[in-house]
Amino acid sequence: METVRAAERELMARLPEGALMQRAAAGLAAACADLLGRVYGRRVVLLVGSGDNGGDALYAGARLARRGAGVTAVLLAPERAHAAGLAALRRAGGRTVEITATAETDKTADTAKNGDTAKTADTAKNGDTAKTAETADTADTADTAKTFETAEHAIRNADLLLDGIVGIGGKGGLRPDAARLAAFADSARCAVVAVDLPSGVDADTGEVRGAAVRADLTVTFGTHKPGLLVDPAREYAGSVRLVDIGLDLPGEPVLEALQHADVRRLLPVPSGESDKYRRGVVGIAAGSARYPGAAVLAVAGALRGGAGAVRYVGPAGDAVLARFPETLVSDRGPRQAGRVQAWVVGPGAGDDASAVAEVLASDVPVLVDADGLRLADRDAVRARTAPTLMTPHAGEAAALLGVPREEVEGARLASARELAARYDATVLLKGSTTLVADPGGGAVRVNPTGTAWLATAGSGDVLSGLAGSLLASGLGALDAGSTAAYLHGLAGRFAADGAPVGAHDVADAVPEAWRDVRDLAD
Ligand SMILES: NC(=O)C1=CN([C@@H]2O[C@H](COP(=O)(O)OP(=O)(O)OC[C@H]3O[C@@H](n4cnc5c(N)ncnc54)[C@H](OP(=O)(O)O)[C@@H]3O)[C@@H](O)[C@H]2O)[C@@H](O)CC1
Ligand SMILES: [K+]
Repeated sequence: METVRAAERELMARLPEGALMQRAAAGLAAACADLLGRVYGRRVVLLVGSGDNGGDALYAGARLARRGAGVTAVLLAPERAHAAGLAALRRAGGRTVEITATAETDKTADTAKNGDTAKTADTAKNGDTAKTAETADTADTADTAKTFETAEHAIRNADLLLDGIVGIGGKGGLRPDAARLAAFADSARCAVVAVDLPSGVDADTGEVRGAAVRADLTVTFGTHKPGLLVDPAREYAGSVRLVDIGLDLPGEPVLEALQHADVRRLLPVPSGESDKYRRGVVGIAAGSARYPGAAVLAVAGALRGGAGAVRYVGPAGDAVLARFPETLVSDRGPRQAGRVQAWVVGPGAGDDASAVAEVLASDVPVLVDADGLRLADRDAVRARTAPTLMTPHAGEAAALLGVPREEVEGARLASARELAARYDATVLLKGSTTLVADPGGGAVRVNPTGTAWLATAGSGDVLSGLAGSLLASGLGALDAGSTAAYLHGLAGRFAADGAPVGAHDVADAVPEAWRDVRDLAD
């Protein structure tokens, strides 16, 4: 987030003080108003931390209060809350609940309650004759419990909750008081809007360490924070709305997502001169006596990926031919199977290490998937001169990195990058947000078309065939992987259309995805 901060500093130097925050707050308030439909008479609760993220929430709250909403700000550190924002909220008629051990609680509206709380605290403290540090602590704890209770009550009755606990200035997991408010937010029945990003998620990496706010909508300022696009953070963010505050961000992005127009540009389209060899032949070394289906599905994907022909090598030739008679089936090993422009090795391969080794020794691009990942020798991958694309899911990536699966799931971006560096290969990490990372660094591609319906057996085999086919038709590993993931995700959506589907349905829908990409951009 240093680039965002630097851009903010640069812009702030040129603008009147507070202008950026006003832009942010105006966008935030507008998004809240959209969500509420009618603002007048609605109850809005702000969770306000001690930084500028809380300031955004306070100013947006003031705007909503001026339009007739009843706004309550829960101040996590009252003495450090954004002073001007707080003043604006109070001027607009908003009230506050202060989370603090000793101070009085509600400042304005709930005067009766205020008095009660103050009295309770006084009695607890004064009535104690032998007042020790411990008893004072107990009184403080009782007081804090009371203010948390008031906050929880307000949250329970809210129509909208804004999370301004921390933004890009957050460090590490949420501290206990903040975590407690995040838990209240979790049990809120109303919509939760995160300010800039859900408190508790890492803006740079998408990692979530401990408690974090789960939002229905995140209103983010200036730029999409990379972490918001990657799981697990993505799940916490809900839908994401970007408010332009005029930041001019320099340098390369950390993450990028292909759009229809990009994919259209990348798709190989045959010209008048093309024949099947010029369009590329993709070799599929996959399947085993035990798993012939993986071979059939990889071929199904490969036939829809733009290569001119698909050559199959392995023990499932009969099953492949029965389903796809256009396949060139060879009963020799990969080395003697005839020329291909790219190989896919591994889906359903069982323990056939020799096919993996032969394919890795070739001088054409290679995609390694599934069993092939386990069987591939790291030094052999690193020694390759042609591109290598590895396509693990989280469990396979964890095994290759020697860490528990949860570690990969919690740090997907870092895991994809680390694996790419270790193998000196492009890595496509499958999952609800599929990532594609090149070994040399640069922006990681995040796939925007994924759908949970794709989490079905054999779906990865189709993706491998598709990506291998794109490799054979001349795309680089990063482009082939991200284009395949894009088409595969779209195909999954078309095939599923709200109902469960099998992997073969996804393969069958790839041409529709392809046409959708080409037509829409035309
Ligand atoms: N700059 C601009 O022009 C613009 C910035 N904008 C907004 O500012 C936000 C960034 O503001 P920021 O830099 O003040 O940091 P912020 O996210 O509020 O957090 C810092 C506070 O949180 C605390 N804290 C830290 N970690 C914590 C934890 N784990 N658990 C609990 N608390 C924790 C930390 O406490 P401390 O460490 O100081 O004790 C400190 O007080 C940005 O996201 C956007 O919303 C927009 O208005 C657009 C214009
Ligand atoms: K936040």
